[in-house]
Parts: sequence; C-alpha cells; structure tokens
Amino acid sequence: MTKLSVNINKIATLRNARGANNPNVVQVAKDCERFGAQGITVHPRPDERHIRHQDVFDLAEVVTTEFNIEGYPDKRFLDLVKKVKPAQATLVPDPPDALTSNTGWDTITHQHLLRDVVAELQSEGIRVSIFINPEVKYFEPAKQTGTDRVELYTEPYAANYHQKREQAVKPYVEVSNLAKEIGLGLNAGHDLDLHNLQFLKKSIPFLDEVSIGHALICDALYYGLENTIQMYRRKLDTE
Ligand SMILES: CC(=O)[C@@H](O)[C@H](O)COP(=O)(O)O
Ligand SMILES: NCC(=O)COP(=O)(O)O
Repeated sequence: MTKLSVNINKIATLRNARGANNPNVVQVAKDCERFGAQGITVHPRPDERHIRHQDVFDLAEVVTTEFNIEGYPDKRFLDLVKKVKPAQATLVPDPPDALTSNTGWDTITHQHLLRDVVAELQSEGIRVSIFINPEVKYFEPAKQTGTDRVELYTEPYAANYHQKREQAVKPYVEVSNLAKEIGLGLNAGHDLDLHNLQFLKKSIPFLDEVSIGHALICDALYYGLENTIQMYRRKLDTE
C-alpha cells in the first residue's frame, strides 16, 4: 500500500494572510485524517512563511496517523524535530530563501553531514528520509548514510508527464528498482496531482508513501477537502 500524506503548508499560507486563526491548521489536520489522509506533512521553513514552529508542536499533539516533518537540517530544525519526535523526518537541501524545494541532495558531497544527522535523528526513534533526485549515482551513497528511506523529487516527472509520460517516469522506475534492491524505503513528492499520480503509482507499485500539498489543496477549492482526499486515495488504489 502507498500511503497518502497530506502536506498542509498551504493551509498555513492562507491562515497567515490575515493574521488570525482561520483556517485552523490543527483542525484541518484532524479533518484530513478523518477524510482519509494516512499522514500529515509539514515543511516549516526558516522564515515561517507558512507552517510556524508553534504549529509543529500543536500538530504533534493531535496527529494520529503519521507525522512527517520536512526541512533543511540546521540546528533549529534538528532541535524542533528532536523535541517533537515525529514518525518521520525528511531532510531537504533547501537554502533558507528557497521559494519551494527544487532539487534533491547531492549525497556524495554531503554524505558526512547526512550520515551524522541520520544517526542523530534515528537515535531519537525517528525514521529518516532523504529528498533525492532520480539519478543512480546518488543512491548507494544515500544508503551509506544509514537513512531508512529516500523521497524521490518528482517535479521533473510532473513537468514532463503531459508530453511523454513513459519517458518522464523512466529514470524514476530505474532508481526505484535500485532502491528496492539495496534496501531503501521509497517515498515520492513534489507537484504530484490528480493527473500524474496514478501513472507513477502503476509504474512504481512498491512506493511506501507520497506527500502531496499544493495541487491537493488547489483541488480542494473545487471539489472540497473530503472528496479531494478520497480522489487522491483512489489514484493510489491500484493493487
Ligand atoms: C520537499 C518538498 O517537495 C515539499 O516540501 C515542497 O517543497 C513543499 O514546500 P512548500 O510548500 O514550501 O513549497
Ligand atoms: N514532499 C513533497 C510535499 O510534501 C508536497 O509537495 P507539493 O505537493 O506541495 O509540491
């Protein structure tokens, strides 16, 4: 089964637009779970432009599925994650001013940093995933960091899906088979949506989890949050 983790960053973006507490990210997380989300993902960025550190503490009190916190592993992020102890931390190489995530780790150059961080978080009982591009050369070095999983950066797949989906998914299938062979769990995310999700799942049936935010929240404007989560779940329901 591939789990659907709903990324609620955009709910916080909307809340922050007015300064009060509407929409309430804690209530939305609870509702996402009630509507079928199998995990909740947040990516607290250093400028707190959407998810704030306090949100992460508040969410940790209520999330009953799988809480996944994404971010660059600086001291502030690591302190937060170690206090909250989510089910999973996803390490992303974003600089502080990144508009959004736009690449995975160079696991060769940053192997020592990643190895230390992975060990530090695992010693707190937190599963670790490393955000990664679909390039074979990064997988064995990723494995050597001791990480439990990798998360495939799917923006290039999403960007090319409508032109030639077989070609767009090919590097992902290749690295996923490699990940399976060397014993890495497999997540995927970024720009997945109702059009491209099912083909990814069919091409890589053993995906452990996808985290989806931007498109899912946009779709919810039209279909409603409950319907939308169920629509995404059905796209993953191909077994
Ligand atoms: C790692 C990843 O792909 C997601 O965190 C994505 O970047 C969402 O972050 P934003 O909502 O800040 O764009
Ligand atoms: N890890 C990817 C994620 O959480 C959501 O990315 P997106 O769907 O907002 O592009």
